[in-house]
Amino acid sequence: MSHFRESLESIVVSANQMSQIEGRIFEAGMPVAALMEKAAGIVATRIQQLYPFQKVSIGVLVGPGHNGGDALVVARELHLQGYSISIYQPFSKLKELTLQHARYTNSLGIPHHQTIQALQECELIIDGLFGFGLERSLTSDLADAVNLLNQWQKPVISIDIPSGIHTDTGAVLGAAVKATHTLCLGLWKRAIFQDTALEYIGKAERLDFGIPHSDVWAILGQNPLIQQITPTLARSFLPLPRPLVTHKYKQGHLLLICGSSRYAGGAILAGLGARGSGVGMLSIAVPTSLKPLLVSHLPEALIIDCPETETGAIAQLPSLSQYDIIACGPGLTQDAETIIEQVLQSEQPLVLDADGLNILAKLGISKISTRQNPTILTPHLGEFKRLFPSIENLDRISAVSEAARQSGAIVLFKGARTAIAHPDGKIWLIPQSTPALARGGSGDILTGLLGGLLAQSKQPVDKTVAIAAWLHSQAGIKAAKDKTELGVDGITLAQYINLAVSELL
Ligand SMILES: NC(=O)C1=CN([C@@H]2O[C@H](COP(=O)(O)OP(=O)(O)OC[C@H]3O[C@@H](n4cnc5c(N)ncnc54)[C@H](O)[C@@H]3O)[C@@H](O)[C@H]2O)[C@H](O)CC1
Ligand SMILES: [K+]
Repeated sequence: MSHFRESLESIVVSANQMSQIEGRIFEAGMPVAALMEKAAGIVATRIQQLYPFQKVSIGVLVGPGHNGGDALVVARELHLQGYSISIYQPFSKLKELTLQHARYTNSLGIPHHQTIQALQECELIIDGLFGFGLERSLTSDLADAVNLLNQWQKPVISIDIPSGIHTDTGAVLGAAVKATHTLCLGLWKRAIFQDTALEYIGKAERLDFGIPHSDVWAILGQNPLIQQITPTLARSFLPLPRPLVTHKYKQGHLLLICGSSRYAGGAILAGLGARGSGVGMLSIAVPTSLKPLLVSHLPEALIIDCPETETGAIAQLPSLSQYDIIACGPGLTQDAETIIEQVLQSEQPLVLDADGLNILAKLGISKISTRQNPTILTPHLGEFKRLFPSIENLDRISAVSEAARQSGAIVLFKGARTAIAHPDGKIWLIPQSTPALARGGSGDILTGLLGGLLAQSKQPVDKTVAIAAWLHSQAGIKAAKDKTELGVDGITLAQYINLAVSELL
């Protein structure tokens, strides 16, 4: 049972999939009104937990569809519990079930208003204008009302999704309600994981209202394409516990290729990220002049001094055959082109980041298509655009999926909500992060951490990439909690990786 509960928690659906799942439930005989009553009843209960004082006056926004119907059920229940309710209902044409609920809330004496101004004195707003049925931009009148509401800066609880946000792309269609809480019904929707929607969603919670698992699997298949990383999944993807009898080379040997005389710090930070992964053996190839610095920061690592160019970049690499994984890029500068050509020939799984990606963009992404082992690319938005200039006008989840399909690489697209795509279509989403990580050096930590986990892992590569991104975010969140959002420099972040692991176990 708990396995099932967990498995629904990781599921992320599109509007179309949600409506197909719902369609199966209705077809099997569940009355639409009964399902609405159930879902909205759970919303009403949750709102009472969040705002237990019946003195609160509540404004309820009611749209034309079943999201509006949910809102009316919530309005009715809270009214019956003694809360003071005012309804904003800008549409005169409502879906039949919603209309019936509106007739009843009217008969109870709850005021229904056609202007948002009537809700100005309310202390809490419940938003049921649109759910997953939003299909076009808000008309200008409604957009004006929503913008005015946002200016009031009141606490707002959105039912299912903030109205005005596209359920799949997370785009704002004209205007959108800025919620402090979003109570997502039944299954997580894609928009919850889209950067564009984040400032509208507030704190997101999923309310389970008893969707039969068989209906979910019938629509999504047993191995759903899009999943978020939950703590349970994270735990199962970690290279733990270690076997009782083992030795350092059995716990993976990572080669980091990084640094230049211009960017020495990138090599140190990538090394610290790898340290946080617990990798058995760490070798770091750097330009020869950097060796003493690296030895002093990372005494446990084997530092390989490479000949350097006149500009202080790595000019030539040693043989690559003895390593389990190669991670390459932080601090290289664009002068390290010849070594990127060389690592692309390597037989091992390869992580490319930072200047590794910029050089690959110059060489052409097709260079990786002949590689026999997985290539993992870890771009932020700027690097992504350079690597995949033809991918335009797509939301981030669709964009990363397309990038993986085009390139044949596993692509980790960094952002406020990092998304990881496998060329076979699988997508992993990282549900939380912190703006504290928007800081030079945090990407270098991720590269080292990722390389170190890959070197040890027996899991499929995409799962290890996902757990690395998840641990990186969690470490950032924990560090920011202790040190504030201004206190998460790379060295601090690396020290929190282990805390993120230990809290998981
Ligand atoms: N998930 C479930 O199993 C349940 C979901 N419930 C709730 O139902 C909504 C989805 O309801 P639906 O009626 O399909 O869609 P909406 O309420 O989002 O509204 C669609 C409605 O609005 C019209 N419309 C669309 N865009 C616009 C626009 N820009 N301007 C004006 N009108 C627009 C469209 O034509 C439709 O008439 C889901 O989110 C849940 O809240 C159930 O109550 C319980 C089970
Ligand atoms: K809504």
